[in-house]
Amino acid sequence: MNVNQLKLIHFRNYENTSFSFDSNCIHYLYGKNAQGKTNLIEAIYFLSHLHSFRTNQLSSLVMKENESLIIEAKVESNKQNEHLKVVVSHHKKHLFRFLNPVNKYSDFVGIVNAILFCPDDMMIFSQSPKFRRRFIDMELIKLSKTYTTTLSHYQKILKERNLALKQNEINDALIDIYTDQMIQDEKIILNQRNHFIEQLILKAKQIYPFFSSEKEIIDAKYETFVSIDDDLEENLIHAYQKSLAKDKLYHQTNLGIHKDDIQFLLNGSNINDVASQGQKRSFLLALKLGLAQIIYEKSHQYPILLLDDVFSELDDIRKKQLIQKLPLNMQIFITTTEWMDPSSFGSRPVKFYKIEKGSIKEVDHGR
Ligand SMILES: Nc1ncnc2c1ncn2[C@@H]1O[C@H](COP(=O)(O)OP(=O)(O)OP(=O)(O)O)[C@@H](O)[C@H]1O
Repeated sequence: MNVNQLKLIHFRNYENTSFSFDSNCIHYLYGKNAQGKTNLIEAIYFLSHLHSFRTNQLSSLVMKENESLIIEAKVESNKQNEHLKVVVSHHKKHLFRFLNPVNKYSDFVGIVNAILFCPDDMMIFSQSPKFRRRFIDMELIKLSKTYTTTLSHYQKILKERNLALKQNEINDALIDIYTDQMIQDEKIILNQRNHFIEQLILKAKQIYPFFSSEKEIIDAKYETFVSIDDDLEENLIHAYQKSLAKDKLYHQTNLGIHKDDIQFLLNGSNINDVASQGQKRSFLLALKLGLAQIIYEKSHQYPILLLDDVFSELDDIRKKQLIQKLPLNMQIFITTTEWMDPSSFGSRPVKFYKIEKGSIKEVDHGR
């Protein structure tokens, strides 16, 4: 998958700028602080996810003193050309594919599949379980339509069950119906989430040694309230029967996949308790590259990889190891404040761009 052309109008500090990018090439975006490097990859991320990784405020993305923004892109996906356009105006997103309006977000999300690594991502290890669940959901939503519909159905039923539990006179028959529907959804969601984490950590385990000189063992476990085995349905029924009295007492659903978590382990201990910043960064990079591999196996094409400020805190050896580990047929954007010697990229296709005050200029390898 490749973004071959990108046009930004009134996006952050880009007034009206067009970019051309090469397929399966590393784009090395360098420049001083606060020039627009992250803004550029934020625009590509927005095309993929329809939200930013830095803000929930759509208005922050619109260039100051303007009312709307446009992100327009020509994309190549599985050898097909796509023309995508997002207009943000008055806090609303308007989507277009080949200039025809797209009404459902789910018909747009995932046409561009981009994976991001940014320093704030490391908070995934220390933040509340909600953020780790969001990480799985975001990826599975792009990978599986069944997952998307099942998850939103589950969320709707959970709300209704909680509402029913809040009534003065609780209708037991209604609670039973909701519980049964939740169990059917949870069977699908739990199997998909658990399988995803198992696959992801398997890939990450193969990649992690490239970033680590020590013999460390990484692992990840999906944590839920039942065991995920051949008797999953029975296990769920039993768990909800046991918790019914408590649910009625507290007027809410105390069990469910809305409370699950992922545990990340380094040498058998929770990563937060033992890992250095460098180890966390390496773990996360291994997860992100593992994710790219899973997407490749499922969709037969690599996603676009956005590496924001990935090189800080990595020594020269690790930087080179990272470059070697990047899949060859993948379009990659790297932002950094440092110039890097072109020889570090070996024979890989790489283009260098200098970003300055919202403008982008291709520079030759000799600067
Ligand atoms: N809505 C906006 N309108 C105009 N300018 C904006 C807007 N939002 C951010 N900016 C400007 O964008 C610049 C920051 O760009 P960006 O976050 O891409 O920096 P960067 O080049 O990645 O820097 P660093 O290396 O420090 O991460 C700042 O100058 C900021 O004032």
